[in-house]
Amino acid sequence: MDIGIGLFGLGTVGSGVVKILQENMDQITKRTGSRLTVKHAVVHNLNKPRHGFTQDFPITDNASDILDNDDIQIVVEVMGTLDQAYDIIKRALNAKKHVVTANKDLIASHGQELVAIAEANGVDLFFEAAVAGGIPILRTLASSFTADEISRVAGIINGTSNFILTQMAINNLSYAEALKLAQDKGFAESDPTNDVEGFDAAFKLIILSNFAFGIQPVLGDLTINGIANLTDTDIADANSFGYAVKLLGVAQRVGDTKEAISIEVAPHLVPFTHPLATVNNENNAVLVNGESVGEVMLYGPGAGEMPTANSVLSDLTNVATDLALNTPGRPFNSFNQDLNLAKPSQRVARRFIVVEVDDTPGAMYSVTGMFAAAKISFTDLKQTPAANGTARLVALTHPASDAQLNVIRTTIRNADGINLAAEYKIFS
Ligand SMILES: NC(=O)C1=CN([C@@H]2O[C@H](COP(=O)(O)OP(=O)(O)OC[C@H]3O[C@@H](n4cnc5c(N)ncnc54)[C@H](OP(=O)(O)O)[C@@H]3O)[C@@H](O)[C@H]2O)C=CC1
Ligand SMILES: N[C@@H](CC=O)C(=O)O
Repeated sequence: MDIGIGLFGLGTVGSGVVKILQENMDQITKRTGSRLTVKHAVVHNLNKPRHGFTQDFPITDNASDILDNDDIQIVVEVMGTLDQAYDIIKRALNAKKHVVTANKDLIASHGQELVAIAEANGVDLFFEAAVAGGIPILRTLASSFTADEISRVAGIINGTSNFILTQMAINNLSYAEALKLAQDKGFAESDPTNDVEGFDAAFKLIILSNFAFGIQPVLGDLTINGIANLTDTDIADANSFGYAVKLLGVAQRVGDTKEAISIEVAPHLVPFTHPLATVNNENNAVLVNGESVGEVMLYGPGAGEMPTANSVLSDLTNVATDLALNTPGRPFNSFNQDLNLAKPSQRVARRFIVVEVDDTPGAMYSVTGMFAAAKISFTDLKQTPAANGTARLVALTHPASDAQLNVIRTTIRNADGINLAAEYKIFS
C-alpha cells in the first residue's frame, strides 16, 4: 500500500523524520507492507536552507497544500505552536486524515477534544514523541500496564534542563552557556522558558498522568517549579549531603487508601545511589511503579533530532499497520478515571530546606523553634556563615507535608531577620 505523508515542520524533528523515512525506506516497507512517502511539507520560512536529506517533495507555506491533498493520508505535525497546530490538526482529523504529532503543549491542553474528534472520524491520533523524546513510554504505559495498578510515574522528562544541570555540574559551564548549547543542539523549545521554568515537563506529566491514571489534569492542577531559581550553593549543599539535584516530574497516588493523586514538577534531591542521579545531559528516565510489577525504569534520549524522529516513525508505522488491518480510529489510550487531586496534607516527603537568618545570639534557636511548632523535625543540620552577617542553615527533615510547609512559609514571612532561601523535596 502507498501511504502519503504531509509534514508540518522541517526543523529539528521534521528533518529527522525525513532522514529516517529516506534512509530506512526498504526496511519500513518490508516490515509494514506499506510505502510511506512524504508528499508535501509546510514550513514557516521558505528561504531557509534545508540540509541532510534529499528534498524530493515540494515545500510551501500554505497549509491547504497538505490538508486539501487527497494523496495524503497522514499528517505529521512537528512545527510546535499552540493555536496554529490546533487548527491544523483539527482540520486534518475532520478531513479524515490520521495525525501524528510531537506537540506536548497542544496534547496537554486540547488532547481530550482532539482524541474525541479523531474517534468520531475513525482516524488515528498518535503522539509518542510528545513525552520523553526517544523513550517509548506512552505506548508502553498504554499496552503493558493494562492489568496493573500504577501507583507512581516519575522521572526526568525535560532534556534541556537536565542538560543544563549536567553541564553546569560537570563542565563548569554557566547557566547561560549551557542553555545556549542546548538550543544549538536542538533540545530546547523555540521559547526555552518552558524548558527551564518547568512547563515543558508539566505538559509531559499531564500526558503521562492521563496514560498512567486515566485522569485529565489541567496545568492549574499541578505544582510547577523549574530550575531557574536553583543556585550553585544549593546544589553544592545538596551534594555535600549525598544528593544530586534533578528536575523531576512526579505523579503519584497518595492518601491513606491511595485515593488522591499528587502531580508536581520541581527540582528534587535525588540520592547519588539512585539510578535517576546518574541520568545526565539530554537523557530522560521515567520510573513506573506498579502494584504487581514493582518498579520499572525506561531510560534514553529525551530530546534531539533522530531519537525524537524515531518516536514519530513508531507512530507512523502504527498508523500503517492500522490501515493494513483496517483498524484505525482506536484511541491511543482509553483509560478514563475521575481526578481526585491530593490535598496539601496528603503530599508528604522529606525536605531539603535552606534558611538565611541574621547571625545574632539565639537566632538559630528561634528558627528550630519555628520548625518544632510546625512539627517538622530534622535528620541533618548544617550551619555556615553567609554574606552580610547572616548565617545559612541547611536542614534535611523527616517526612513533612505541604500543609506543614505552608505553616513554616507563613511563619517565616511574618518574622524579621529570617528568609526561606530554598526548599526542595527529597525523592525516594
Ligand atoms: N527538538 C526536540 O528534541 C523535540 C521536540 N519536540 C516537539 O516537536 C515539535 C517541533 O520541534 P522542533 O523540531 O525542535 O522545532 P524547530 O523549531 O526546530 O522546527 C519547527 C519547524 O516548524 C516550522 N514552523 C514553525 N511555525 C510554523 C508555522 N506557523 N507554520 C508552518 N511551519 C511552521 C518551522 O519552519 P522554518 O524551518 O521555516 O522556520 C520549522 O521547520 C515541537 O512541538 C516540540 O515541542 C518533541 C520532542 C523532542
Ligand atoms: N525541549 C524538550 C524537547 C523534548 O521534548 C526537552 O528539552 O525535553
